[in-house]
Amino acid sequence: MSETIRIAPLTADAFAPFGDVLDVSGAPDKIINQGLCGRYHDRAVLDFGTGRAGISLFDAEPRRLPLTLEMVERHPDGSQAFLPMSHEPFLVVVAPDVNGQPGPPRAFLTTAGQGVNYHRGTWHGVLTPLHAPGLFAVVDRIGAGDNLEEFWFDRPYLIDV
Ligand SMILES: NC(=O)N[C@@H](O)C(=O)O
Ligand code: NI
Repeated sequence: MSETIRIAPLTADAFAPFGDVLDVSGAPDKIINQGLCGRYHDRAVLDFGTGRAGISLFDAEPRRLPLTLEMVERHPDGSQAFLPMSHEPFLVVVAPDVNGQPGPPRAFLTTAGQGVNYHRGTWHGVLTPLHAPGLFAVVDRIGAGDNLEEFWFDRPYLIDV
């Protein structure tokens, strides 16, 4: 019998151990462009180690809930940010590291327009849109090596509302 992980709303506080929430909540840090634009300045901890920053586009298939979570992964050499290019919420799954393996996963639902930046080495589920288009800009490390560690659960979890 799989354990069910319940999806919670994404908040910056709850996500802080895993990464940064990118959104335009609250007042902007700067007003620019002759007063016509709010700049939410420098809102993520980016880390690319010995590599460099790259921007890629992901076109991902939407998933249905309940989701079977068979694995999580992490990028030991760099952070990874997912910035939606649609106005649809998506599913974010992370897990704490416990002696080099993922602990109990946590699932969050973004609000429309929110993005996330996984800090370097954070265990996370792969990109999981819940609505089409699953179109995202991804800022992560370009460099030598796989920069990928996968962990497959003996007993997959179910993720649901
Ligand atoms: N593999 C890849 O580029 N994407 C994953 O890292 C992911 O988190 O979706
Ligand atoms: Ni990843």
